[in-house]
Amino acid sequence: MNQRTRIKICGLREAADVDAAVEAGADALGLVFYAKSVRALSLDQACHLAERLPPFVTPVGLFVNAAPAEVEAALRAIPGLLLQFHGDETPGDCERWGRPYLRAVAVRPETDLLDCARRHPRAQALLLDAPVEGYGGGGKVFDWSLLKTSVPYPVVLSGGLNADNVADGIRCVRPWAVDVSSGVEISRGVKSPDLIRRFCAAVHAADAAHTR
Ligand SMILES: O=C(O)c1ccccc1NCC(=O)[C@H](O)[C@H](O)COP(=O)(O)O
Repeated sequence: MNQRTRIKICGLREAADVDAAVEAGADALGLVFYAKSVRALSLDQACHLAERLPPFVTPVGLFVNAAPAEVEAALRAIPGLLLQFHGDETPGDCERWGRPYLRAVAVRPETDLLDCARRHPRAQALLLDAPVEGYGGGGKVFDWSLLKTSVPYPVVLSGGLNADNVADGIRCVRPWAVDVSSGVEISRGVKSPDLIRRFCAAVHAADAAHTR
């Protein structure tokens, strides 16, 4: 089946970057609710960015060991928010909201993806990321050849992607979606509309080139 690769751009902070991502064909935009991140947003800032999204572009709220009240406030304030858990949350922490969510997994040689999938039966997807110092957004690629297990629902390929390597990632992993943050930044935490456009164009070109 020919299947286009969905695109998530993570860690947006500026309206111009949101608009560029939407125009370039992004399917989902990540809003970071983790105060220690250079990409962190207040709820107010996140609401203003989410209000710019047209139908069928999904706002994704990224949390790292957040207090339940913080998740609840974001769910109340941003209609259609998809949750992404990127910390040490248990399956119970992720599922208590009764809402679709993405579970980030740092892929190491010993990572058992099937076990992760079994522990998160209600996750929409596993978001496969590189192990980094801290929790994510580190711009590091993990060893894609570790992905020998197929999981019973979609995966999002993440970690160190950019316009130059995303086609290889799509060919090797055949993910449902790709996710990028550092690879569309001109300096840490500062997105570039031009790099966002280049990344999306590279995904579209990879899809056009591959029989999937
Ligand atoms: O973006 C952050 O600063 C961040 C902080 C803490 C946990 C996760 C974070 N980002 C998660 C993402 O979804 C990133 O897009 C993903 O880790 C890939 O990042 P990158 O390797 O920089 O493309």
